Amino acid sequence: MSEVSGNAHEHLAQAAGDADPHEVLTAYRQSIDNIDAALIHMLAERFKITQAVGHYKAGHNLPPADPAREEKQIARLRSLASAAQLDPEFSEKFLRFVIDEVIHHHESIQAAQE
Ligand SMILES: O=C(O)C(=O)C[C@]1(C(=O)O)C=C[C@@H](O)C=C1
Repeated sequence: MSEVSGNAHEHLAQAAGDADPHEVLTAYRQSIDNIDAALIHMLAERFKITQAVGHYKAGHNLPPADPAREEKQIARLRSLASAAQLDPEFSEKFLRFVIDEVIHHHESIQAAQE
């Protein structure tokens, strides 16, 4: 399919009988694709920052994990999730998953320095 789109093309496609039979679903999916792209970009930025944190911690002999900080982050995100009608349990699991990956990265940075 060419990148040519817009009204003229759409009208011709419909007239030819090859219109998308599920254009509502297609529109939902376009939005999902945009949101997934935003999530990836946000995660990429988060991991760039945590990489800098990992180097800082390694350079200052700080432990990779900070459980007190994590407790505050989880409480805050659970509260934000509830207010946004998102499952707080899911939000905590998601943050835990991300933070655990960050801790592994921090450990690798420290190990490489030893
Ligand atoms: O804030 C820190 O100290 C970090 O290393 C970042 C981070 C995070 O990903 O948010 C990761 C590990 C720590 O246990 C707490 C938080």
